[in-house]
Amino acid sequence: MGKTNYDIASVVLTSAEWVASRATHVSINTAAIAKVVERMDGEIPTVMWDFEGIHFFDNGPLTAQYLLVLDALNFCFWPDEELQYDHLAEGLKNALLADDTVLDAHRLQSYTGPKLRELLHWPRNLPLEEERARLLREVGAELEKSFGGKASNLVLSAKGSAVALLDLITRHFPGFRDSCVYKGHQIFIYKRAQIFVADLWGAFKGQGLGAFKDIACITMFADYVVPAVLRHWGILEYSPKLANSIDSYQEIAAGTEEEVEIRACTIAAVERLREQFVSRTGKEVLSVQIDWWLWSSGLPRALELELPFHHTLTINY
Ligand SMILES: Nc1nc2c(c(CN[C@H]3C=C[C@H](O)[C@@H]3O)cn2[C@@H]2O[C@H](COP(=O)(O)O)[C@@H](O)[C@H]2O)c(=O)[nH]1
Repeated sequence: MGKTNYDIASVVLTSAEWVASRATHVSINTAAIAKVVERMDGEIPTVMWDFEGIHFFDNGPLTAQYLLVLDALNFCFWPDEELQYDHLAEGLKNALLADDTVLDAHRLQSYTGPKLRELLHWPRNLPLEEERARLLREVGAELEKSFGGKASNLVLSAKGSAVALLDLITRHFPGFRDSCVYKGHQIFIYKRAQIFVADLWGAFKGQGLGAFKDIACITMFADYVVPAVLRHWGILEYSPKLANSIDSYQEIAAGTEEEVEIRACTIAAVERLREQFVSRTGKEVLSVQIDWWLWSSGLPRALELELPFHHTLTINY
């Protein structure tokens, strides 16, 4: 019996398909995917990382530190109607420009909710504020213990492999272990761990600390924006009960069948869209590139059309 190729990124896709094939609250409309691929007319708009101009970038190790902290906190903005991802990205960037030691490992270990709020100049409690502070302290402690305090050492330990970096992140930092149990099976999503790899790849344009020979293994990032876009396009279809919950902004609890099915079917649907695009056009495209296109074009559209996001209190997305 040959050794099964256990690689951490393939477990995400395997998990997503396992859920999609048993889902009862969410289904994937393959015909709708074909229609979207046709509409794309062989092109995927190129989305440059940091097209918004909100991220810190110095082409050096401090950028890796910034991105690890950013993606340690990159979740659950919706409970505060004014809070967006941009506030986090730009808040951390401005704090770093004002004092380039604010994200040092020993400093990260001292953050409390109020100190993080002050760092970001946010005028009131952040959603899940104490969890965010706890996750910062976790990152600071583990960086100090295992990587000389530097996220760049964590990245260099992966020797240019995205899969190896995902493995290192999920082994060393419990806060990034985005997995759950669905119908008795462990399901892996790893959204923030994967988005950290993609942010490095995007920020460094695939060079230096962003050079990953296997970046194609990274899946889309199961957040709460892309599912709303896919549902709007008819690619994700929800049961009447689930649709009603989401349309009336009822919270969907983390770990429920409904929440897991939304996230897993989103990953599976984007993978199928990618495969259909490749087979139709013969052009290679990465799930990361499709994700950035869906997220960056979908987000303003979702806000403009007031597409309802699903609301889950979670540290995972
Ligand atoms: N699938 C996916 N989800 C993403 C991102 C990004 C930012 N990626 C950077 C990469 C290139 C650009 O330069 C972007 O700046 C954030 N999110 C998620 O969205 C939600 C925030 O929404 P709102 O509350 O409206 O700000 C929240 O769950 C957050 O985790 C992405 O790329 N893909």
